[in-house]
Amino acid sequence: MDQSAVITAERLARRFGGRPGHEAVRGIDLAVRRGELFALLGTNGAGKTSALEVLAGLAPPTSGTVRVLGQDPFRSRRLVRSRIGIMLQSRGFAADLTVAETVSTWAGSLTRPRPLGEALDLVGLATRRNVRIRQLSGGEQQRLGLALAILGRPEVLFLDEPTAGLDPAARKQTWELISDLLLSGTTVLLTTHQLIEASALADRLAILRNGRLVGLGTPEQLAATRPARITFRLPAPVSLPHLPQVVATINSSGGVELETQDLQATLTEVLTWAHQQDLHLGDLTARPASFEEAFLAITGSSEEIAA
Ligand SMILES: Nc1ncnc2c1ncn2[C@@H]1O[C@H](COP(=O)(O)OP(=O)(O)OP(=O)(O)O)[C@@H](O)[C@H]1O
Repeated sequence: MDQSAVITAERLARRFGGRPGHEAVRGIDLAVRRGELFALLGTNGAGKTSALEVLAGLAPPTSGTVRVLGQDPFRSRRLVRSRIGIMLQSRGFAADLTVAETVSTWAGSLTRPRPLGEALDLVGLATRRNVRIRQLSGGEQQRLGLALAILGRPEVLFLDEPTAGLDPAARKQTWELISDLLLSGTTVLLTTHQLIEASALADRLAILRNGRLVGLGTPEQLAATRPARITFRLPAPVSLPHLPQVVATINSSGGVELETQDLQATLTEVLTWAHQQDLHLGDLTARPASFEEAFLAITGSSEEIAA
């Protein structure tokens, strides 16, 4: 186990409904470092929420080991509770309380809560403090959930789909808040199925599919698992040079697409060849694979990797 990690999971599994039941999380290993934003990414039903609930200590694993700040977060909940913040998708607020009453009630259970006004300001709910929960929009309830999660100034924050259902302005505000929390040293583990959110915010990501970890790394590392592409149009029906390790496709109108793991080397070879042949390559483009391409390839493939 990585001793420097703030959150660790070893062979974490979670089954619903006894045996055989449904195995929502099937043995994942991960280690989240202090101060990083680690995202669990995956399509609907991949097991993100099921894993987050166990990592946050809200449910025990069926098998495997979880540690948060060195403790078992389920069995030793008392020891970690004051140091973590949790925001879930299902909120369960009391409909008749106001926003301020809800925050104050929660603050009463914390040792060092933020002032009410500060917490509401941070999530953009300052003008809604006297509104009853049942009159809040879904996005506002979402933000109230975030206010409660950060109320106790947690060292470790667990966020389940923190921007789901938010309008673009509220989403941007949430991203900025999360970035500020990271700057102040908070460790954040969040789930999302939004690729842009994951690649923009996360230091590292774990991609889940059918309860298994199928990708782990920085957005750049994951993108680099897919080939880069060079495209151009041939001005005349000439043969391409021999390009080792490159997959070349040529269509009937002279359009060429090259897939390569070494963009610089292949591009150099192509340009040198074109120069020697005195060819002008039309519409030349060269680009590395995007994170989105990698995600689609990883979640669509049957290969699974170890952490
Ligand atoms: N309480 C439960 N009882 C039985 N099955 C469950 C329960 N909760 C989740 N599941 C199943 O476990 C699987 C993983 O669900 P989970 O909510 O963890 O996925 P997710 O990746 O968070 O999906 P989403 O993006 O849709 O929220 C799904 O097949 C789901 O139907």
